[in-house]
Amino acid sequence: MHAGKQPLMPVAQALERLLDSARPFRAITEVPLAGCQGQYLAEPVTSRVDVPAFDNAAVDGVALRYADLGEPGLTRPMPLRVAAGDAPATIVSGQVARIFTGAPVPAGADTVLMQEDCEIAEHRVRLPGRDTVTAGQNIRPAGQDARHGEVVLARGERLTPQAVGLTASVGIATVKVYSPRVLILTSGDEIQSPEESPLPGKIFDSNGPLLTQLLQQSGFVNVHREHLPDDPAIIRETLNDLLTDSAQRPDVIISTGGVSVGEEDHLRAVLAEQGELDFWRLAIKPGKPFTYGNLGGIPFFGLPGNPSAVLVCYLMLVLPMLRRCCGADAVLPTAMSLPADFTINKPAKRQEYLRVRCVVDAAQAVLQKHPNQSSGMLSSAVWADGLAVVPVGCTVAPGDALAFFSFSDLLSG
Ligand SMILES: Nc1nc2c(c(=O)[nH]1)N[C@H]1C(S)=C(S)[C@@H](COP(=O)(O)OP(=O)(O)OC[C@H]3O[C@@H](n4cnc5c(N)ncnc54)[C@H](O)[C@@H]3O)O[C@H]1N2
Ligand code: MOO
Repeated sequence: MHAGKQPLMPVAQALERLLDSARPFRAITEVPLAGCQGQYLAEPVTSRVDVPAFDNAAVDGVALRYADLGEPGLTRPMPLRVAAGDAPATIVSGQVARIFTGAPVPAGADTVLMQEDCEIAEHRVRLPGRDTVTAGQNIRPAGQDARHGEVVLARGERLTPQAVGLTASVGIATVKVYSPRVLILTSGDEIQSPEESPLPGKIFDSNGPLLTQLLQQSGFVNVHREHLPDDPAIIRETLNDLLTDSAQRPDVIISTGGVSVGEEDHLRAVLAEQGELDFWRLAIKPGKPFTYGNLGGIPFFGLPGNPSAVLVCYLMLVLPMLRRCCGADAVLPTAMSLPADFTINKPAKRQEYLRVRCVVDAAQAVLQKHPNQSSGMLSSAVWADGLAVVPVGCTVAPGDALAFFSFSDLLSG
């Protein structure tokens, strides 16, 4: 059988096989909180303290014992003033303490009143009636956010800004994160750098910068790039050098181009000869020649050369696998189900990922499709907010519900 006639593997099956083969990355680095954002925790974060460390006031006002309240207008002495940062103090029955937001509630007090509900004089306060107050109100109890010794973030959690804030709040200043060395291999004699003047027959490398940004925005910052010409001998030699030099040896390789069926698709041929191909050719559009295997034990993703195929394959297949290797359970966001505002009459032969925009029309969000879905172009991917999925064999009529993944959801994972 001609290679091109092999049946295409469904996307769901490819993803399942990728995830099954995922092994935790061995590369782990300890980084300060300032340098960890968006990365994946290789070790859980355990709280060093109770947060808050003590019962404290949620408002500016007065602290007292609930039982000391009575009829409206009762006046009590206020001998104590506690502000945030003051050491814990004590009041006795019948006394009231002036208190400010964040200050420790004095021992002996069990309730805090807002100053707007009291009449505060220098050392005395006129109180509202007990029936308008709830015992314990306006107190943030010790340990409500985290307990000393509690795991507040598990291995595999992504260090979102909120997670970084929580980590700092429990007294942790450095975290261990997965830091796989990712090697991007662009390929092809037609590729030149955007820094150079345009040469006849050449195109500028967009996949290298695209993949670098995709990786960095999804938490993989240890990214390196090499370019391979269309010369099997040089490809062999470069790959051999990269794999044998321990300082350069990557933990993951992502290539672009050279994996289709053409005589000039040398990368796939070298990979087939030197590595182990797990699968090749998926029922995905764009991205059919997506290849996965390992080279010298290193996971190897062979993406097609077309830039929008790179985008789709990275978001839907590579990134979920990288996340699983970082211990993440949820590797893809939940898709939204939104109605299409367009028609596709021809049943999809491959599961299609359309570049779409989500617009609100008569108070209803609908999906609009970019008119040009060529996998060779990126302007439609910039125009789009995300990807709508058309399963194999399906057509689309206006109003049909489609699964929609926004780019921001896909990247924030
Ligand atoms: N006879 C067939 N031809 C093709 C088939 C097929 O099934 N039978 N599949 C098509 C599909 S679908 C795709 S996708 C492409 C993918 O081919 P390759 O992965 O081998 O990629 P190349 O041919 O090397 O490149 C495709 C395209 O992308 C451009 N490119 C490559 N690298 C970059 C880069 N770094 N930055 C920007 N653009 C890049 C390259 O110049 C080509 O135009 O194969 C179809 N053919
Ligand atoms: O699958 Mo290819 O990526 O359509 O152009």
